[in-house]
Amino acid sequence: MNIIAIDGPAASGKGTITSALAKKLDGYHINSGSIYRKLAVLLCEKVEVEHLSDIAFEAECNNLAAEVTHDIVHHLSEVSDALLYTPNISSITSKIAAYSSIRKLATQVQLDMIAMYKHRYKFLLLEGRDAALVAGNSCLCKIFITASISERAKRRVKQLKNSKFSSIHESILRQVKDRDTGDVMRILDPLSVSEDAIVVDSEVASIEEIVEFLAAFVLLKISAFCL
Ligand SMILES: Nc1ncnc2c1ncn2[C@@H]1O[C@H](COP(=O)(O)OP(=O)(O)OP(=O)(O)O)[C@@H](O)[C@H]1O
Ligand SMILES: Nc1ccn([C@@H]2O[C@H](COP(=O)(O)O)[C@@H](O)[C@H]2O)c(=O)n1
Repeated sequence: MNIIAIDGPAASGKGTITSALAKKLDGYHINSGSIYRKLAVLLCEKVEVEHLSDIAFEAECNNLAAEVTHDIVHHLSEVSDALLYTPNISSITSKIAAYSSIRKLATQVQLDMIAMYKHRYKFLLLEGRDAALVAGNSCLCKIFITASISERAKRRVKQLKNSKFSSIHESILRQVKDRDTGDVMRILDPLSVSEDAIVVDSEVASIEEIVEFLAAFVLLKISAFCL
């Protein structure tokens, strides 16, 4: 099985690059961010989280994780994508991602998906904040996509421009900084660069050039394994 782990901070371009790379390699893209986001949607369907204390919020996360045990992949596939990228769900997602019950559940979903798709696809591309950790030793290669915070905020503003959500540069910059802080400072599985990862600065080349480069890198890795 060939797992490619792709990590990186918010708006670094990892989702766009992973999706294009999966297409190019005929692989399957597992987007772990959307798993966390769907868990946030399920939590919001169950309880009004806005006024909960931190202790009550954590207890609700634990309850959710205890309830969603059977056929989790199927359960999450039924959650609609409609709300996943709203600012409210984005911020609740970052909050729930700090709790161990939620992280265990999301990791289990990723491992179940790997087991489910590994015989159907030559490559599985696991994208997120801790993909290198989840994939562990079974990884063919680890990639970390990055870009400066100002560039990432600029990209997010552009993405939001045509939506009904706020796209004021200062407020987006603050949101990106807050997500970076939450992801990097989290006690459990914080975002970090694995020592054996290749780091790609997505500011120095176009999406197409990066995808070309990464596809060549992956195929080189495969041929090195076959020697
Ligand atoms: N050179 C580049 N490489 C990758 N993405 C780029 C590049 N230039 C512009 N972008 C754009 O940056 C935006 C952010 O990318 P994307 O949504 O893939 O980031 P992400 O890292 O998956 O973010 P998040 O984790 O917050 O979901 C996209 O609109 C993408 O088209
Ligand atoms: N492996 C992961 C993936 C995501 N998270 C958390 O979810 C948030 C949303 O992720 P997106 O990639 O969809 O933007 C992200 O900010 C993280 O807090 C995670 O912890 N681990």
